Amino acid sequence: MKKPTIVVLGAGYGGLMTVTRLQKALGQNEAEIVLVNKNDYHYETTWLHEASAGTLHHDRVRYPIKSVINSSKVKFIQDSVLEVKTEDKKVILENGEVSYDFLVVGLGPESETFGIQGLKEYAFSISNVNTARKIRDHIQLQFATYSSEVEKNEDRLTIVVGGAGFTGIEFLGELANRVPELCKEYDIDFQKVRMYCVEAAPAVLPGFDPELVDYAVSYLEKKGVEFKIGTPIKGATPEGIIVAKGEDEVEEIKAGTVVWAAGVRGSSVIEASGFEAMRGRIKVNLDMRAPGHDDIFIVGDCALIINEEINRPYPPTAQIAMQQGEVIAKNLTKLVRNESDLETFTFENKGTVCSLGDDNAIGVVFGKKVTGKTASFMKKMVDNRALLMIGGASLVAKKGKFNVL
Ligand SMILES: Cc1cc2nc3c(=O)[nH]c(=O)nc-3n(C[C@H](O)[C@H](O)[C@H](O)COP(=O)(O)OP(=O)(O)OC[C@H]3O[C@@H](n4cnc5c(N)ncnc54)[C@H](O)[C@@H]3O)c2cc1C
Repeated sequence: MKKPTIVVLGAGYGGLMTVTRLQKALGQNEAEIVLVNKNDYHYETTWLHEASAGTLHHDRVRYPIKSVINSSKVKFIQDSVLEVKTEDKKVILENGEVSYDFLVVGLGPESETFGIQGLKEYAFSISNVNTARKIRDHIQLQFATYSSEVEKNEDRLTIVVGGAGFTGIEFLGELANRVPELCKEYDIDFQKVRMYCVEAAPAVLPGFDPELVDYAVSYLEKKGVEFKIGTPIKGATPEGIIVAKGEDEVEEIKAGTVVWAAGVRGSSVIEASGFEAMRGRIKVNLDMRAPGHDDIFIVGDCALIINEEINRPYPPTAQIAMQQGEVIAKNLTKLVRNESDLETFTFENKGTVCSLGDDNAIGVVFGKKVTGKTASFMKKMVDNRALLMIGGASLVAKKGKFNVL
C-alpha cells in the first residue's frame, strides 16, 4: 500500500514544531513528509524587532531549515505557496505543485493595515528578515543623510511606531537602545531625535497587568519615547502620518520613518484557497483541523481558537503555535496509523514576557510578576526554549542568547 504524504506549509514555529515532532514519531515507511517554505531558513519571528532596530544582526535570528530536519525522512521544497486546491488535494506553488493526503497550513502572519490610507505604501512592517533589514538600513540611512546634508531636515530623525501592543513596545525598547548609538556614530545631538508611539486604543499593552504597563511606559519615556495614546492614525504620506486630534481635527506628524506594528492577520493564502476565515484565520475544530476538511490541519497564526474563559480568541503567539504543532504531530501520527481517537488541543499558558530592550523587560511567569533584569533573563530563557524545542541543545549552543546581565 502507498504510504500517505503529509505536506506541511511554512517552516515557522508551528510548521517546524509539527515536522520535527513527526520525524521523531513516524518511521520512514509510514509516511512521506514534505515541508514547503519560501526561504531555505527559519527565522525567529519573535526576535525580528531586534533585527529591525539593528540591535541584533539578522543572521542571528535565522538558521538553515536543513539543520533541524532529518533529510532521510523529510523532503524540503523551497518555494512560495500560492493556493491550496482542497478538492484536488494539491498545493499550487510558484514553481510547481505538490499533492497531499494530509496537509498542515502554518503560513504565519501578514501585516494588516485595516484599509488605512498610505500605510501599505509608506510604512514599514516587522514581518520577516527582509523587512527587518529594510527598516534597520532605512533608519541608519536617515541618520547618515541628516549628518551629511547641508540644509538639515530634522524630520528625518523622527521615528513613528504605530501600535502600543507587544510588537510596538518591544521594537521601541530596542530602538531606545539603538538610537543613542546611532547619534554617536553620526555625531547627532540625541535631543533632535523624536521617537513616537502612536496608539488608537486607550491603553498601552492591552490585557497586560496595569502595574507592569506603568513600569514599561515610564521606563521608555525616560529613554525618550513619547506616547500618543487614544490617537488613531488616519493615514500615512511620504512625509509622515496623519493622526486624529479630537473629534473632527487631524494633525500631521512629520517623520522619516514610520513602522506599522498595530495589526496582523493570517496568511492571504487562506482566503485565496476558499477557506472560511476571519482575517486569514480559520476557527479550527478541537483537534486543530479545519471545519469540513478532515485532511487539513491549521497551525499558528492562521488558526483561531476561542478562549472560553473570556469568550475571545487567544492572541496569536509563538507559544501557542508550538503547542499546537505538538498536538498536530500526535494527531497526524494517529491518522497515519488509522487510529481515530485524536487529541484535543488545550492551551497551557506558560506566561508572557515583553522585552524593553536587551537589558529590561516586564512579564508574568507562572502567575508571578517580574520586571528588570529578572524579566530580561526570563525572556532570554523563553527565546532559548523555542530553539531547544525545535532543534535541541545543539541549536541553542549555536543560536541561543547567553548575554545574561
Ligand atoms: C516583533 C515580534 C515579536 C513577537 N514576540 C512574541 C513573543 O515574545 N512571544 C510570542 O509567543 N509571540 C510573539 N510574537 C508572535 C509570534 O511571532 C507569532 O505568533 C508566531 O511567529 C506565529 O508562528 P507561525 O508558525 O504561525 O508563523 P511564523 O513563525 O511567522 O512562520 C511562518 C512561515 O511561513 C513562511 N511563509 C509565509 N508565507 C509563505 C508562502 N506563501 N509560501 C511559503 N512560505 C511562506 C514564512 O517564511 C515563515 O517561515 C511576536 C511577533 C513579532 C512580529
